[in-house]
Amino acid sequence: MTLNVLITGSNGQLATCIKDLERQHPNLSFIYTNSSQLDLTNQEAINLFFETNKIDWCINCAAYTAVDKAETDTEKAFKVNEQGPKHLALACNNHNVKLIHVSTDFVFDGSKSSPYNEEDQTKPLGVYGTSKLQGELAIKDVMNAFFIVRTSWLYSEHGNNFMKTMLRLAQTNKELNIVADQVGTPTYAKDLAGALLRIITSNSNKYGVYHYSNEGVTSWYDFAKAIFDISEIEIKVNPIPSKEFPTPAKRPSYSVLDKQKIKENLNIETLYWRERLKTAIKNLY
Ligand SMILES: NC(=O)C1=CN([C@@H]2O[C@H](COP(=O)(O)OP(=O)(O)OC[C@H]3O[C@@H](n4cnc5c(N)ncnc54)[C@H](OP(=O)(O)O)[C@@H]3O)[C@@H](O)[C@H]2O)C=CC1
Ligand SMILES: Cc1cn([C@H]2C[C@H](O)[C@@H](COP(=O)(O)OP(=O)(O)O[C@H]3O[C@@H](C)C(=O)[C@@H](O)[C@H]3O)O2)c(=O)[nH]c1=O
Ligand SMILES: [Mg+2]
Repeated sequence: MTLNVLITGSNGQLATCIKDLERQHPNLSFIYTNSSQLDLTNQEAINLFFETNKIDWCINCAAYTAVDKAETDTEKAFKVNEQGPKHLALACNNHNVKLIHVSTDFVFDGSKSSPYNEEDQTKPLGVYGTSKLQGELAIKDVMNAFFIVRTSWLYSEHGNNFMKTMLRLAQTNKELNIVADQVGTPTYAKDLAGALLRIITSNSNKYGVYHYSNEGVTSWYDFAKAIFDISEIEIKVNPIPSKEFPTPAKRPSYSVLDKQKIKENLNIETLYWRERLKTAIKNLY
């Protein structure tokens, strides 16, 4: 049986990674919609879309992801990250569509020093994290058949991300200063894409909130060093404290996610971040 899967935000990084994996899933038929074809903030458009298309699953890859810009573009961030998932959840609920929604490690304040599990208290530090948390709550409010997958530090050969920023900055800078006191786990977006598709093909009804990232722990500084080491780029990278790199949004100092639940309930494996970075860099060139 073929399952119809709606992908929102199809021009973004994660959606493009899903496209890359399409061939591995002959039993899934994908409907890709970008922000002009299906605007999540437009409830009528969403309702109409669900009425006129036969959909079994929806993976919501659409979001407002500009963490610093969200601090001033607050209304837009909430429209996309809170109202958007709410509109989708209502339509999914009305049409018996299962929803996979992607959320973020930035729902946590970083005050822990051991990996965050799904039950840990949320306390976002900025507008982006707050709007993403509100999106989670809106989904939980209106439906049951959802998977909310929180992930962290996505990068890939597609879209905008830290890996590509570093490689770009290395072309015009002899030296870079990178924060060393924010610790988390980079995640190859293609691995997340694979995990999300596995949720669909496993046909599990163990709905709820899950944490997924690559394995291991690092800082943005060490991540940058690894990007340059693997790419064989010689550049001086200086570790700095966050206070020497002021940004509009405050970010958690620790946001490693505990992946036990997704491994046990959904049989999804997690791979070590540095190995996945090697693969991503190979795929980039
Ligand atoms: N990137 C990261 O490091 C992390 C991301 N996440 C989460 O993962 C998910 C995917 O992120 P990623 O692929 O990197 O993000 P991107 O920013 O690459 O993609 C998001 C897409 O959403 C689209 N979009 C924005 N507003 C709307 C709207 N109103 N209606 C429909 N589409 C819209 C954007 O389109 P347009 O450009 O046209 O506005 C863009 O193509 C998001 O939920 C994000 O919060 C979680 C942890 C880390
Ligand atoms: C470019 C640059 C950044 N930094 C710092 C700023 C910041 O603290 C850290 C990462 O920078 P970025 O702006 O690329 O990362 P940011 O966009 O904040 O990444 C976050 O995006 C959202 C969408 C998420 O959900 C999170 O999981 C996380 O991936 O590196 C430096 O220290 N030096 C630099 O030269
Ligand atoms: Mg960013």
